[in-house]
Amino acid sequence: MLTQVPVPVHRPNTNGTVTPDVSMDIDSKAVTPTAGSVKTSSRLRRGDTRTAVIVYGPGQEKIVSTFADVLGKPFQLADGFQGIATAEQGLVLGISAESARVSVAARDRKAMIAIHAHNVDLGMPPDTYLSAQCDYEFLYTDTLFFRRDLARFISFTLGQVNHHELLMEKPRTFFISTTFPDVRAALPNIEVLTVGCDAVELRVDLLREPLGDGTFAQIPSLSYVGEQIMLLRQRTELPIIYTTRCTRENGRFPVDDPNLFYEYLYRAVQWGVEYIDVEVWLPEDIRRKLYENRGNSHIMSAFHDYSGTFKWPSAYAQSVFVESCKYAHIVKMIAIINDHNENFELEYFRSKIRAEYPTSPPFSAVNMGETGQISRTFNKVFTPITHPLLPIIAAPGQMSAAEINAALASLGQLPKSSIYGITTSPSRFPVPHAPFYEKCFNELGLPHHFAAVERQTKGPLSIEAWCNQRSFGGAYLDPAVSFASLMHHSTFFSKLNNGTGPTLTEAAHMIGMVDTIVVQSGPTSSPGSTPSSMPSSPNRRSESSFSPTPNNTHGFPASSSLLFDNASWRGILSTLTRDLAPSAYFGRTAVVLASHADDAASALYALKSLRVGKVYTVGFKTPLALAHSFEVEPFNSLESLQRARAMGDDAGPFVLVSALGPEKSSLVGMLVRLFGGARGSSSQIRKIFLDLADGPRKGDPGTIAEQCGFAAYGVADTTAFTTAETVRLLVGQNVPYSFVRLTNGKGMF
Ligand SMILES: O=C1C[C@@](O)(C(=O)O)C[C@@H](O)[C@@H]1O
Repeated sequence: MLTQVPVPVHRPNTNGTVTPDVSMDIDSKAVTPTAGSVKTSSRLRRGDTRTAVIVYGPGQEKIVSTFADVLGKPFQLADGFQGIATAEQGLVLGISAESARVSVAARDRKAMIAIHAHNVDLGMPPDTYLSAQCDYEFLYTDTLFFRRDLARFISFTLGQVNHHELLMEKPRTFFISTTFPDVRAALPNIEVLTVGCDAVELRVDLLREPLGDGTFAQIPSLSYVGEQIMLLRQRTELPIIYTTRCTRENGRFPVDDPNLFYEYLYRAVQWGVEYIDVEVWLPEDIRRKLYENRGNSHIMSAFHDYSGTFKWPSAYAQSVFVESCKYAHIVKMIAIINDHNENFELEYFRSKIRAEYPTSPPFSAVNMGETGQISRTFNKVFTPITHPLLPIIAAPGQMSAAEINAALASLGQLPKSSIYGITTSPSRFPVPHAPFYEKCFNELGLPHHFAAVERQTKGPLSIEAWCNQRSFGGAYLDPAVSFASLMHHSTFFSKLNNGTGPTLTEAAHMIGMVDTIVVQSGPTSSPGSTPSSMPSSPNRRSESSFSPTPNNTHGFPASSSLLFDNASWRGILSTLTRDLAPSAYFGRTAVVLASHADDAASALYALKSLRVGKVYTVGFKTPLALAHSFEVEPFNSLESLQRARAMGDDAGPFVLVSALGPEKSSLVGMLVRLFGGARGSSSQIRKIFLDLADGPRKGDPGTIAEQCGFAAYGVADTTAFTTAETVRLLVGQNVPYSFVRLTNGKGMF
């Protein structure tokens, strides 16, 4: 009998080479969370530190400079792979495809990582020898979206970001199985299609490549698939699941050709696809080889049984599970059942394997067909979903996110909650938030209510009155409120958690400002875990209907607790890393401007998570909790400014963040000019400017920054990312950044 699950050992990481995996996340290094606080983590890593060598096509040298820009490094063109050593680590190197062909096979794989960049507009397929020889392949077109796609590709393939860890901490995750024959059909609606999704599955086997004579290829060519992946990735920030479902399991890939699976699946690793679906029937050597050469992709083992004879309470089911665990980060098992009771058998199986194999990979299992639908509401890990806008469902019985949530609500698993936007004055919002939240709840089939309410700015804050209700489901605070003011004279907050008070995330603790109040059911999470963001649970049943005014007669249940968090720093972090790899900031210098430490703290925490080395401050005193995160130097004289300005690119300011109000825009513009025109700077490295000012102003520092060679971002970007994060914290659902931008009427990007 098989009982011992071999837990995946983390074997060589990036296409055969073990590289140092230094964590960039100094949250984990420096601070001991206070009692009652939970750790926050950006999950950023320094990743692969080998020299990035970009192989470019004829006339395509420019792509090398774009790679360099994204990595925040200078670049050079080289004649070939020979002679490249680790000394070049500070550079991005470019080699023409023609020269690369001669030397790529003999390169020193420990010293460099070879990326084949191919402009799809020049024709497909790319040079097949280079595709096969290089570690990774980046397919691009000259579009608006390409830079963002490149940042995502390089951050992922170099191992600097890790979606998987964050996703597996969510109480529930969904992925949409797209069934389009051509992904282009999905793109106009991609924002709406992916609301509530944590990943998008591309059913490669369902793609239909036209052959020009009115017929379609039996299976799509790699070049067609590569282009489809590129198109999808340019338009969604969600991780992609790459699936080649076989003919025996309701797919179109030939079950009699396992090597074909290897060829297609390994190419997906080279394209930097986040999740690779590997069917468990494939010969073990193929599954092992894929697992060993997975780069930074995660393997999702897949098993489908369409026979109608599969039984969850069987030795066979257990042996499939055990076999699946061997080479997987997620195990997926899906079967056709005949009787409703088999859903409960699946739940028993789920709890049994959790108890017997506690260290096994996360388990995703559902039953197919109408009889199996309830199991799709029980499953919590990567539940496959559909959407009414898809041409066909990917499997019998598939449901949409809205249908699953509605079913959970009717089963009492998702009680109706009141969610508040607590502001100081409605005019702060250029765009009203209530319609946005209502739209989200509607799209997601959530039963919650949202209300924007005003709090007092003087005297007692009265925030606790909104929280102390039975139906309270969480709130965001705009502007954020300091933890000290929230607790001041608040008997309600101090009495929570048997008198220990609300739980603070590490971010909220260090920033000192709270902008999100999350309801947690049951006992408080222990430090070390991230906050559970499931807003509701069976023990938080709410009979009370939505109340636009605080209703203290049915107070906040003693069995629940509150978590104080800060979402703004993540909004800032996501903005800073939208077009840049996180490592671009590593050890660099920043300038932060604010009139008060409270306004600067979220930005400082984001810079800390990016491991910025030094921060020059203007207009505020660095909060004590953050002062040890980097070297701090206040600009307190003209001389100190001049000194910083005179530094070369490595030590001089790389990123400027202004949290000053719009009335100070001329001062901000002046500083931007000063550092944009820094003496001794090589024009190769593009600096970053982020303006957090909101509202009308005279002169736009962002425009000045762009004229001075910065890449400039504004508060609209940060707000959209922060809103997406807030929704995730409050209702546990993922809403894409592009959906937030679209719904707020600002155009998509
Ligand atoms: O593995 C799965 C699950 C699925 O078969 C379902 O039952 O929903 C749908 C497929 O697209 C996906 O690859």
